[in-house]
Amino acid sequence: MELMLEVKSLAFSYGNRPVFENVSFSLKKGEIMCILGPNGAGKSTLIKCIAGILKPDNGSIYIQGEDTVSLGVRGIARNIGYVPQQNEVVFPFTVLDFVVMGRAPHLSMFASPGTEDIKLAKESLAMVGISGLAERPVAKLSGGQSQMVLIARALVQKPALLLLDEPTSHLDFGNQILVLETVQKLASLGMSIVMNTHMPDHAFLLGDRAAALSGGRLVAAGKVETVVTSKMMSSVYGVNVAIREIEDMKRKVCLPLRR
Ligand SMILES: Nc1ncnc2c1ncn2[C@@H]1O[C@H](COP(=O)(O)OP(=O)(O)OP(=O)(O)O)[C@@H](O)[C@H]1O
Repeated sequence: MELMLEVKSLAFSYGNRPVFENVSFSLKKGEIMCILGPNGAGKSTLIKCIAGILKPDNGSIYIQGEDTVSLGVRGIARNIGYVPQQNEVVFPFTVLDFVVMGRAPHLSMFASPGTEDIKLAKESLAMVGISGLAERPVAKLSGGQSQMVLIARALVQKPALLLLDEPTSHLDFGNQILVLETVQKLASLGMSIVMNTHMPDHAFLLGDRAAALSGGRLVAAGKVETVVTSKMMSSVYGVNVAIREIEDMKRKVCLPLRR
């Protein structure tokens, strides 16, 4: 299968404070990779490096074989959709206007969005099931609705790779399931996804693969089962997870999906 993302020996510091080093992993087309790790491990920083928002000290990132350095900021934005860890979305725009703004990387300088951009924005809203919110001011959305709008705004870029930074962390259970279902659907349509999460059970439900970041290193990477049950993970979270518990996790999280 075609390689979508390759991260090679990545290192990043804030000033003289190292966050991680020697981080390497790859992702194939249509795969979901969940990055696990405790608070402050560097998950958001890693995703921001891949999105081109932060410049790594060392290492390389390739999207479909192309070095992101040569793609440049606009090229990265055309290929990668980034959904930040959610803050309040308070802009004086409607949902449709806000999502149309996600087309910026595809527009020439100073050009206004055209009918095709608006069509794509409406398709993105439909894809995440929120067409009915198109004319709602973004400042008047619930947390769950805002999260879906942020995902729609990333999708309108038509990215090959979607980066999601803890998209379920502030949501109630029903909205967590909605987000997980949406992520699953996008992967089934061929999109590659990297998702930060604190929740090993969410990684199980979704992830083809997982990686665990801790103490400035990628301490485990591979199949979700292998990563979550690894000795490294038990030392990160202070608990041992057995395969039996994984089956329980899956059952618990999957039950609401059978409504
Ligand atoms: N802009 C910044 N300047 C300096 N240090 C920062 C900055 N942003 C984050 N850090 C520090 O870098 C480390 C990694 O932070 P990061 O937000 O990437 O971790 P995380 O794994 O995403 O955490 P969480 O799960 O709590 O969101 C933390 O120690 C944090 O305090």
